Amino acid sequence: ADTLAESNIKLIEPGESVPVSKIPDGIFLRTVNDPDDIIWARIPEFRVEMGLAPPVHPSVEIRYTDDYPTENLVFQLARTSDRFYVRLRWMDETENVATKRDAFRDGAAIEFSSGDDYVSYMMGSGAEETVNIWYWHPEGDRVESLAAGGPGSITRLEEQPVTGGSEYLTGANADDSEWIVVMSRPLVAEGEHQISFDRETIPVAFAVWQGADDQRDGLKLVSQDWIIAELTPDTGPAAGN
Ligand code: HEM
Repeated sequence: ADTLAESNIKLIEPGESVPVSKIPDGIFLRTVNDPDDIIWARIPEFRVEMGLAPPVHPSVEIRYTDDYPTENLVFQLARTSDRFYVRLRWMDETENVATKRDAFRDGAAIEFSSGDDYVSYMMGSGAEETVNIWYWHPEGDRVESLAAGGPGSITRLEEQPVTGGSEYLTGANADDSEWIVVMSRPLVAEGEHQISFDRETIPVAFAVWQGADDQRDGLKLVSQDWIIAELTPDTGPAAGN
């Protein structure tokens, strides 16, 4: 059961905007990607409905089921003067940390459009209209920074500026258990295809892999279409104040 579906966390529909909260200067997380820091209690949570991605690739099609239930992903977006943060949490009855021949790990990712919301949220629209994806792996909280220009083109970038942290919380019942994942990056990052935060809005999308259900590569849960993250400028009070 996905108890988040009944929570009163605001449900964000495809195309809607959400603010990126500014963490005031002088407030620091205990450790950089602490999933349990008290700061998170002060940053608004949003909820998005996740459904199985359409089987656009034959390797996905043979493993696809059209009756997989939707799930809820809770997300928070924040920044300090010099770092961008995303915190994700979702219900997961099983903690799957490693991929073996016949077992798959859990995973989560955030995707950013390098352009506007005309870039396909299905992982980009070609070499000129790419997406940057931050892909968290449970082993060692490794986060890969990837670029894609359409399914099948996913590429690991040379520079790897994104770091992560996570916690698996075991509930009283198995279906109360959840993953909490934080990923972050300096606002300014070197290298091609690393998303620029020097803009007012950035389309974002999310993905979750449930390893216990053999989800991997293109077989995963995704949010539907872009959500627009709104960054507020760093300097000075608003005009008129
Ligand atoms: C409905 C939309 C989507 C479709 C149809 C789709 C399809 C696919 C396919 C076919 C693959 C395997 C082939 C390849 O390597 O490119 C793949 C891999 C991948 N996708 Fe997507 N995708 C979608 C949305 C997303 C979103 C929103 C994200 C991130 C938030 C994402 C992140 C990834 C990652 C990280 C991989 C590599 C996984 C791995 O190798 O373990 N995708 N996707």
